Amino acid sequence: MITVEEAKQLISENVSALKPVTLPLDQLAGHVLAKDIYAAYDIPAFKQSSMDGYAFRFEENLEVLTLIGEMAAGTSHSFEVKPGETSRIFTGAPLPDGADTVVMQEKIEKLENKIIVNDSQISIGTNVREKGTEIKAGALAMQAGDLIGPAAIGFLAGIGVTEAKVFPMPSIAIIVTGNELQQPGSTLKFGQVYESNSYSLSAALKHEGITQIESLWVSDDLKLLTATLNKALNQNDVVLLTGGVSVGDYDFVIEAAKNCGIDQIFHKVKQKPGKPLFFGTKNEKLIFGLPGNPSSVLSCYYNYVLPAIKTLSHKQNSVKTLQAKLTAGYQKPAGLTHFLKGIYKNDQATPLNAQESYRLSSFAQSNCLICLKENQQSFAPGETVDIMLLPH
Ligand SMILES: Nc1nc2c(c(=O)[nH]1)N[C@H]1C(S)=C(S)[C@@H](COP(=O)(O)OP(=O)(O)OC[C@H]3O[C@@H](n4cnc5c(N)ncnc54)[C@H](O)[C@@H]3O)O[C@H]1N2
Ligand code: MOO
Repeated sequence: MITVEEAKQLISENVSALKPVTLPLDQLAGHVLAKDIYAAYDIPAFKQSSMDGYAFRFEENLEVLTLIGEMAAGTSHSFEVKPGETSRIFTGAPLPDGADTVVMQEKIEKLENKIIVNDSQISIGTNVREKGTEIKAGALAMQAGDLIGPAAIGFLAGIGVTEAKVFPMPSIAIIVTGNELQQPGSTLKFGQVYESNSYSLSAALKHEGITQIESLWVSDDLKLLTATLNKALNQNDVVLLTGGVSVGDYDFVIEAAKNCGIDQIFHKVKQKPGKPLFFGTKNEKLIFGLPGNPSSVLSCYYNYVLPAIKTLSHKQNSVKTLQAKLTAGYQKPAGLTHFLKGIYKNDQATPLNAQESYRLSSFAQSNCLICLKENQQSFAPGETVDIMLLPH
């Protein structure tokens, strides 16, 4: 059995970013750029007003101007403003030819067709957005490696970009195994349990912006599981299986993986929960066999699956590890790293009750996993431990 650190190392050695794709602007959010973007145009594309007011050609001591026309936002015509003349202008409108300055309408007095400028602060260029001041044609707009957030989407739209080359999000199949599983909403018969793993996993994946997710259920049958796994592998970048990865007579994941030509990278990690975790690859595809207990599934997801998925999309791991002081002591046997569901607040971590891997009630309340070292048995109150902050 390998250690948690060895398992994480093996995954990172076997995962690299997916091949970049070109996506349209409205699908770029949440992706990392794979190629630099250069501006095609000067933006603003013309000299424009940043205020509602009056545009004129600035000259010292020029206070009375003659109104000769109007420039509204979106106008396609222009005219010339000579010294001593002015044009009514609105925010975003092009300056008329010859004008270089705008006075806000709050800072003038109007007498018929004359404008008196009452602005002691005004100087040449006041309230004017010069052409190309946001970006110049040919300049670097965004760099490969930049994460595209909402502001970046707006920026790219604003400079006329319609598509970009990015690292894609993986498509992911979730295969839940187990004859006992029933859908929430049905009445449980003796021996049945509600299926929850596909729900927690797909919620976690959607939280990452992943949209191509399919959930499949397979009974405990090697042939069926092999066929479903094969199909899922053909159609997806990642396959997450839950259950059937341990040593029971109806645990077929390891054998099905072999049947599908998956290379086993590891099976079983010195950890609780999630000891029977399986990880394999087939060409560039990743296969995680997550131990069926609902809490083991999520604990393995945050420790192993999420970092791998982030790497596929060329992103940083979003689970931050930091240190905190335990508010209570804890005892465990040596030999396995324990991940306790906990609450992190004010630099302190409190382990919750209900740590058993079949239970999710504590996970549902937690905001961190407290990592207790493999070979340490006793943890004192106030002792500093590593914690993983869970994305919320
Ligand atoms: N003799 C041994 N038995 C077990 C060992 C072991 O080392 N020796 N390891 C235990 C540990 S630790 C875990 S974790 C489980 C993992 O077993 P499997 O991955 O084979 O999972 P299953 O047996 O199929 O299910 C375990 C548990 O989880 C429930 N489950 C499964 N899928 C779902 C689902 N989609 N939604 C809700 N609940 C689910 C299932 O009913 C079982 O109760 O093995 C231990 N045994
Ligand atoms: O490792 Mo299992 O997930 O403890 O029950």
